[in-house]
Amino acid sequence: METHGRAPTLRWTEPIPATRRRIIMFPMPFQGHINPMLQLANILHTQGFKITIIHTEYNSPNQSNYPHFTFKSFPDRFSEVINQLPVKDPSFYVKYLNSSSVDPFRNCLAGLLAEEPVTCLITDGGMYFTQAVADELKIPRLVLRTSSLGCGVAYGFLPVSSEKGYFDLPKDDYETSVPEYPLLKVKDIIKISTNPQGMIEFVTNMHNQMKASSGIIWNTFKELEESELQIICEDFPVPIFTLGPLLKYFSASSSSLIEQDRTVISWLDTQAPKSVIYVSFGSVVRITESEFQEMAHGLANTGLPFLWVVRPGVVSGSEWLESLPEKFLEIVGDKGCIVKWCPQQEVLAHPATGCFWTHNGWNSTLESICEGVPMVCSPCLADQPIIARYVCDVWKIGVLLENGFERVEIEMAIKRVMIDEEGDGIRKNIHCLKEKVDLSLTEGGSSHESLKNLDYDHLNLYSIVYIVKIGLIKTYKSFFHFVSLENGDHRKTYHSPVDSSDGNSPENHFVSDAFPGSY
Ligand SMILES: O=c1ccn([C@@H]2O[C@H](COP(=O)(O)OP(=O)(O)O[C@H]3O[C@H](CO)[C@@H](O)[C@H](O)[C@H]3O)[C@@H](O)[C@H]2O)c(=O)[nH]1
Repeated sequence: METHGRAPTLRWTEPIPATRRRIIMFPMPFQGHINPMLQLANILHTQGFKITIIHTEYNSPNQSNYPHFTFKSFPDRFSEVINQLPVKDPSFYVKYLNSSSVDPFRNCLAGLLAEEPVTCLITDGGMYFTQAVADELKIPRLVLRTSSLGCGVAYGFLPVSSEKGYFDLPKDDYETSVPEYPLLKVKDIIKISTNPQGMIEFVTNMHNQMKASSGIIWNTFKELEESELQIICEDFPVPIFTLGPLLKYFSASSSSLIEQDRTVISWLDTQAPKSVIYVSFGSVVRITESEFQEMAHGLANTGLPFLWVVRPGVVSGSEWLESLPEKFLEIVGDKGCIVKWCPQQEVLAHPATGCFWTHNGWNSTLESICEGVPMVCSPCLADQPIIARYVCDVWKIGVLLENGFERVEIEMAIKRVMIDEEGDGIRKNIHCLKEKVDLSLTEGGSSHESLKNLDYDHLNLYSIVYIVKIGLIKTYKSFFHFVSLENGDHRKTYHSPVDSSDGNSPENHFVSDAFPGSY
């Protein structure tokens, strides 16, 4: 089991019971969702729980890296369907997954429940169909939400955005701020999906079933999204746990679905400190041939060394590098290193890495924050335009490419971060956040405490009352919390906000107060 950097300790003050029950976990079958689910699985395993991962055959996890888990797959036709789906409509494939997986998942879960007692089911927020199955089979479901709290809040405004016609506004209005959520511009909302109604339907289903769950785990930390946490706690009346960044406990490398090219580390070893632009757009995004060519020109024109992950299939209609501008590789020579996939966390942690040009998937964003690497942002779809606004306008740890992919703008944005004085302020802000991450994961820190509360208040409780029906479990939990509050047991009471008024903190978007409902 691979850990990354200075992994925080996972030893509680209380002894771990020798035999704990099984937890069944079910990720959404995409890299950005599998990574945090397996990181959480490793954390729970370290606490003595037995882990079974249910998964689709499509994007099946690499089991050899997890000999301590049990894996159970069910058949699906997703690999046949995925390439026929609209590229910029994430709702399309999640809708398909949520309808086609119901029966095989139920059969698989029922079989496992017949074998031995199980503490709870933990499934990805996007796999909303699992709540009904969990209710039917009378097992508590916890949700893992793999995006930011800010995304959770902003997605709540999508129905209003549709009613007010923001998705249909002409280009002239793209720069206008959305009145209900001024951080976002109209063009950000439009970028979320090419099929707004499909996206709204997906988000509504996902949020309703999260509200019906027994609790929600977010891969974030309280100090990063204080005011968003407050809103989420008000909107989702179930226990909320902010345990992240999960990647600080266990690296994403063990769950990589694509082989990571490790030669990049020796290439980075030959580069000067903080001199390299690292470029990667994650596992899902696709770009056009002309966008790819603008990227290439923009990178070359900076004159700076770059490490570029070009995932096969990222350029629509190309196998790999065929669409590069003529003689590009000869022109950039040793200054450029292009690979298909790499050990991203290690790259970000490498002293030679100076900035990360990213699509702002939530894992990539957290990984960049954890290593203190400033970002150049090119969000493409779903939560990415929302995350990018937080990165650039709230936390002020990056620069946004406002107008897509255009070589001059690309070159200028990279130079703002890497060379200009502006970059110093951005680096200072991200170092401040990096320190907050480390604090939140140490004994007494917010994420560390939240994990303890999840373990003792919830997972243990589920174990005790496994045979009792769901309704009774929920009553029991409320009673326990009532008792703990009455008794002044601070481990079980609500968190007070951490003082972040050190003068150096990046601005927060909302006015923050306390966090009723967060653990
Ligand atoms: O060469 C590479 C490039 C990436 N990664 C890893 O792949 C993951 C990528 O995750 P993420 O940055 O979240 O991007 P996506 O793969 O695009 O993730 C999907 O899932 C995320 C979590 O819900 C969302 O935030 C994104 O918008 C959605 O596209 C990260 O852990 C990276 O470390 C590698 O290991 N090697």
